Formats: sequence, C-alpha cells, structure tokens
Amino acid sequence: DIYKLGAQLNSGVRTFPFIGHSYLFFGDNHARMNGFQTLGRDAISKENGLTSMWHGNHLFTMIADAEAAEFVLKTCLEKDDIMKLSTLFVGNGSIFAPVSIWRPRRKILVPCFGTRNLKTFMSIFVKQSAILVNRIGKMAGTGPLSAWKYYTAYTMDAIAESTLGYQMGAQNDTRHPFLKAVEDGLARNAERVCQPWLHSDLVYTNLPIYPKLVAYKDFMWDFLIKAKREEIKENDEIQKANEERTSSTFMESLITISGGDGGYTDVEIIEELMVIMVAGNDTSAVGSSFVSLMLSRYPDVQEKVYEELQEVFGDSDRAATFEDLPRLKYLDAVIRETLRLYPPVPVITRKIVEEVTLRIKIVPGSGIIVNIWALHRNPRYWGCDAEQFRPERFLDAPPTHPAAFMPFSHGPRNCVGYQYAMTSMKTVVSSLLRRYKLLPATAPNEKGTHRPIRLKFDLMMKDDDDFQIQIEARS
Ligand code: HEM
Repeated sequence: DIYKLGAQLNSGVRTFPFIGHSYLFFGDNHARMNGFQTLGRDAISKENGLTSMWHGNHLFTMIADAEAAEFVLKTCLEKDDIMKLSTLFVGNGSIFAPVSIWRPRRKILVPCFGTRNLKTFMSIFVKQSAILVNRIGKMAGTGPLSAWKYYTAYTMDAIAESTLGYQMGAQNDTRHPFLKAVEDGLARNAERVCQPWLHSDLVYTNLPIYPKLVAYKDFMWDFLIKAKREEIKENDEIQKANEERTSSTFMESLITISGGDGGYTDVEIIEELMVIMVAGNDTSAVGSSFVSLMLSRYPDVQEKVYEELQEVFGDSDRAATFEDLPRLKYLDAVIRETLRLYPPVPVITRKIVEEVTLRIKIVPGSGIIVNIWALHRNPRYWGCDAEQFRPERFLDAPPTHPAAFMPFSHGPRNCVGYQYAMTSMKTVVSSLLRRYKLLPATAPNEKGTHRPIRLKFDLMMKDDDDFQIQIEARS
C-alpha cells in the first residue's frame, strides 16, 4: 500500500533506490533547506498540492495545499516517529510526545499562556528590549552586524525570566552556555533527523557527537532543576513573609495549574520547561531577525512602520504598553508577511495512524510533512505575486483560506506560544525602530534588487549569512 501511495503521489523529483529523496539532504544545512524547497515546489506544481518524500525507506506525503493541511492537522495528532529522535535532546515534553501524554499536558499549558500572564510578561519584554536597543545602538554607523546575535540573546533573557524568573544575562554575555547548548544542540539534532543513516541508536550512540549532545541535554536539565529548587526556596520564603506575588512565571503556573504538590512530578515539570525554553527562544529570535532583514531591504515599508510608531508614541520615549500593541496594525501586517515568506518552522510532521483520504488514500505506516514554506508561497492561495514581500495584503483582506497562513501551525496541536511570540516580537522591533533606522548590509544592484537570502535548515529556518544589517541613529 505504501508503494502504491508513493506511485500515486507521482513525485517530479528524482528518487534513488534505498535512499529515495534523502540525497537532497546531503551536505550542509543550506543544502537541507534547498531540499525542502525543491520538494515544496514540486508539491505546489501538482493540482492537489501533494507530493512524495522518500526519506530512506520511509514515505512522507508532503503537503503544500491549505485545505489538505487543515484536514490533516485537525484529524492526525500523532507526530511522525522521526520527531522521537529529538527527545534525546529535549526530553519527553509535550511538543513531540505521543497523544496520550500530550493531551493532558496541553490542557495545563494553555492557561499558562493566558492574557493575564502575557500582560505581566510585557514588562520583561520592555526591559529586555531597552537592553537590546542600547547594545545594538552602540554599533550605529559601524557597518554590518548580525541582527541574529542580538535577538537571540534578547529572546533567551526574556524567556528565561518569564519561564523561571531567572536573570540569565545572555545580553551581557552572548556566549552563555545555555544559549550555546540550545543552538548547537538544535543544529546537531537537525543533522541527525535529515540523515536516515544516523537514525539507528546503535549507530548514533557510537559516534563522537553523541556524548556531546548528551552533555548539552544534561547541562540544560541540571540548569532547570537548579532553577526549580531556587524557585521553591524563594516561594517558601515568600510564604513565610506572607507576601503576595504580583506576577507568575511559566514554572509557577505549571506547578499551580497541574495541582500543586500532588500535580506534575519534577521530571514532568522539567520536560515542559525545556519545551518552552527551546520552542520559545530561537523561533521568536528568527522571526524578529527576518523582520529586521526585510525592513532593511524595504525602506518604504520601514518608513510606514515608523510613521505608525510616531502616531502612537509621538516623540516621547515612554515605554510601550500592552495596550499600545493592537494599535500597531501595519507592524502586525509586516510581521505576518515576513512569517509568510520566511516561516521560522518551515516544515512540521504528523504520523498516519488510521487511513485518511486527501483525494487519494493516505495509508498507515506513512508520514505527513506539511511544508509551511511552500504552502505560504502557493499561488492558488496567495495569487501571482505570492513570492513578493507586500505587507498590505494582510490589511486588504484576510487570507483566502483559514490554513493558508500558518507559521504557528494549525489545529489542536498548534503553537501555544503564538500570542507570547507576537507580543515579544512587536515590543522589541518597535523599540528598535523608534530610535534607529535599519539599512541593508550591502547596497542593492542598479535594478534596486538585493541578493537572494540564502536559507539554512536546523529544524528552524534561518538566514545562512546570520541576518546581516546596518544600524543608523534617527536624529
Ligand atoms: C515566531 C515564533 C514562533 C513560531 C513560528 C512557532 C511555531 C510553532 C509551530 C509551527 C508549532 C507546532 C508544530 C506542529 O504543529 O507540529 C509550535 C508548537 C509549540 N510552540 Fe511555538 N512558535 C513560536 C514561538 C513560541 C514561543 C515564544 C513559545 C513559548 C514561549 C512557543 C511554545 C510552543 C509549544 C509549547 C509548542 C507545542 C504545543 C503542543 O504540542 O501542544 N512557541 N510552535
């Protein structure tokens, strides 16, 4: 049945015996993103928006169609077995867990991200944004810099403080070991996921990279356990002093909502904290970095954002509030348009447990890859200017299908941190733009076009050139 499905999907991209399409993922992280793009374009070219991806002998149906993606993401909740490989690095937290574990944990995660908590996190975003603006401002007029380096330290500090109440200080020391463990660990993990010959534990545990990855995981785990102990100590002291707390970290919310002492075990709490720290750090940093790259390349768009900021803040240097953010409608459209063309999570997976029909029968034993990168560029939903950066499209009309725009995925297993991420990105980008102009790292050619962005895939999609921009002070 699997081979029949493979034939029906009728890939336009060459396969080879034994390795299937895996040769597309040979080489570096840039080659891997290229592989997903090649297959994604093939899916777009098909009338049903589907194609095959043979990963060794495992068949995935790749989807670049919103209707098919919506159906699958609402009916198939189990992640493909390939994602289990990541548990070595991030443990058994909800993001990759089987449905039986994920469902009750999701019920506890959702209220942790409620508006009340978000509002209290706003003060963290504002404080950390001011540090970023101050740091990056020192580089004004000095030539190209990596926006990524600044944003990843900002998001790490913001997520550490909102998750644990811990002042990580990554913005003062960008080589913080936790940041290195997340970055390097994710990249090594992506190498394994993309190369089927590394899937076997027997092979992988004998490679020199294995102890390194385990060391990263152990370091992160120990760090979180230590943070938890400190927190509990702090809580005891607070109880003793009979003081009332004004804000709640993710850790406190997880402990309280799961039922206090009788709720989550230590291991369960650490697993969920690990998921929040890993899922919430790089993703938002990638989002803000792509937004900055786009603004540096589209000065007209940047001016419009600046005008909107002037309308809301005038010349005052007061900090942004939670209530200001809904007024930044054009900035919202710019972020959405950036996440459309450059979704930080470009592909997601599901496992077919029971047969589903997407015009053709998708059989158990196969997997699904929703190619968000391709779906977001499918002209059927985005028109013939799908490849163009045009934020106005989000102001003119809503997307033509509820699942045509899904950087945060879709359905019951979508991103629980969606509002947290949007709030954090809007705060930091608006804080920077109020003071500084973003310029491209290199001038465009005589036709006004910039060199194409080289993408890479390390489970997230990033700019291979480290998001280079320049900064200029606004007078
Ligand atoms: C631009 C920023 C972000 C993007 C593009 C993003 C994207 C995603 C995507 C695509 C998924 C779903 C994967 C799937 O369907 O298989 C996901 C899940 C998740 N995200 Fe995000 N995310 C972002 C920010 C955040 C932040 C800031 C947090 C936490 C503070 C977070 C926490 C999570 C969690 C916990 C899940 C797992 C949800 C579940 O399985 O029920 N994300 N994210």
